[in-house]
Amino acid sequence: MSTEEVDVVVIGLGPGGEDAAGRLAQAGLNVVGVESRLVGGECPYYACVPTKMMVRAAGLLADGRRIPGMAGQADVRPDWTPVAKRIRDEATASWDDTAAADRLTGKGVELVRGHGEITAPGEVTAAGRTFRARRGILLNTGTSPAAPPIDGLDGTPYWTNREAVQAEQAPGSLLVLGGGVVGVELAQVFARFGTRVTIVEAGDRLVAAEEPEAGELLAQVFEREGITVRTGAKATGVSHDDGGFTLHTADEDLTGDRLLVATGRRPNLKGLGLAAVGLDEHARAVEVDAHMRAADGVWAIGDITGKGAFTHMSLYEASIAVRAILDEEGPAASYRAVPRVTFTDPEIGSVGLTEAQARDQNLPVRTGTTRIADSTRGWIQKVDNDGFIKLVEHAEWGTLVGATVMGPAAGEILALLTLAVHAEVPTTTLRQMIYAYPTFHRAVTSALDALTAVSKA
Ligand SMILES: Cc1cc2nc3c(=O)[nH]c(=O)nc-3n(C[C@H](O)[C@H](O)[C@H](O)COP(=O)(O)OP(=O)(O)OC[C@H]3O[C@@H](n4cnc5c(N)ncnc54)[C@H](O)[C@@H]3O)c2cc1C
Ligand SMILES: NC(=O)c1ccc[n+]([C@@H]2O[C@H](COP(=O)([O-])OP(=O)(O)OC[C@H]3O[C@@H](n4cnc5c(N)ncnc54)[C@H](O)[C@@H]3O)[C@@H](O)[C@H]2O)c1
Repeated sequence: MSTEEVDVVVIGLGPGGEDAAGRLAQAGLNVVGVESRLVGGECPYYACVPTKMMVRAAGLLADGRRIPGMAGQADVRPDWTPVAKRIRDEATASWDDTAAADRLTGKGVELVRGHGEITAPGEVTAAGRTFRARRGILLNTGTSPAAPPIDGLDGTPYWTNREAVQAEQAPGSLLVLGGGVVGVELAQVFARFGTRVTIVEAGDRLVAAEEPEAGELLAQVFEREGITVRTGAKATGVSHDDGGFTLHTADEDLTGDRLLVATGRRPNLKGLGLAAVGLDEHARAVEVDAHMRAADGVWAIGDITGKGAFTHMSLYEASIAVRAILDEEGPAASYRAVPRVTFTDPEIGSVGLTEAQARDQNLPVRTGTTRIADSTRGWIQKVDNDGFIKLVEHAEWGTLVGATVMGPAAGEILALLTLAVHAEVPTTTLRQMIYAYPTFHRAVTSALDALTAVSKA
């Protein structure tokens, strides 16, 4: 088999890999992009985009149900058909990536469909062809849903996010295993479409990566919406028959027509040939330096770097890797101000460190919290005004190292706090700023007022 000489081989075309391959080709390099499934990765076909279409539809139903007592009467009758159709037609073209593939090849990238494997330093084999990458190899292989080793689970037709977004109907009842981001977003969506939903979370709260206040409030909102939340509940077994699923826990048996397993992800490193470049395919993540370099002539970006499994991180790291591969100067990666938004209602937006993370780092921490309902806009909002803003300040530097906003439009309000953490804006400057009245973001002023001296942990 002859070896084909190219400049760069990108293995895995998630959001970052697709973007990087296109940019490198447009910079004049000879680029091969290897993709085993769909160009664009998880986000456009099974994750961010279709799930946010679901969230949008579910939000409309919730708004309709908020009309009585506020604006008249509404007869809200959910129908999943337009949601399924929108995901099929507008988001995913029936899970066909022709448009994305054409866009990529239009930029000059050669698309090779198949599983890519590093077969020697600087060498990638895919679809029976071998490429020698003169400049290097860029890895963007992402993650796959990970199912826990629970008795009886294997071999049952359980859902992961991939099946959930392809649902043609909202099920009558749904068990959700895992109360992380995937679990809570999808639980609320289906509940609002009339599905009886039970969440089973092994940890002691929902969305454990967030401030504890967020998980506690979300559980309250969910219970109010009729979602059953079981925390500290470990599944000991699963059974499945024509009637659906039964999830056995130490305390009870829970039933559902469908079971969504949302217990985290595993990086797609197996069979990638990492050993050929001195890396470990069994690792939780590919270690990278501040310019995304994982080994000599190998760069890695996206979920597999373990720096935050979000599309914006994949794209951020792609831009750094592109510069490095092109030998251009540029800032090193910084993870101080990574924003994240959980698209529940209320939304949970956060940036930087939680209070616990800041204390674990032994930082001198001050926190300030305010309730959205106590702000003028929150009071005007009346229904659907659950939420809070929590600021985490480095008491000596006088800058924010983290912040959480939970409430209506939290992901948008977060932008202001992301800027503050990113640019290390002194809290004195934030206090001097003028905040439009009566906005939700004006509640930041009350959180700033509430920053109180707390000694080192
Ligand atoms: C349900 C859900 C909702 C989400 N919602 C959001 C959201 O709202 N906002 C957000 O920022 N993030 C969200 N995420 C996370 C987001 O989807 C990922 O962070 C994002 O897709 C970036 O991943 P990535 O770049 O690492 O690659 P991925 O998107 O995982 O793509 C990797 C690609 O590599 C391919 N591949 C793997 N191995 C090989 C190989 N050996 N050879 C060839 N190809 C290979 C795969 O087929 C895949 O196409 C969500 C995730 C889930 C599961
Ligand atoms: N809006 C967004 O940006 C968005 C949305 C969805 C996913 N994502 C990304 O995808 C990643 C993966 O999301 P996820 O929800 O799959 O994982 P996760 O790690 O966020 O949550 C998994 C949850 O499952 C629980 N769990 C694990 N094993 C269990 C068991 N046996 N029984 C019961 N509970 C169990 C864990 O305690 C945890 O709370 C997220 O961390 C995030 O980076 C982002």
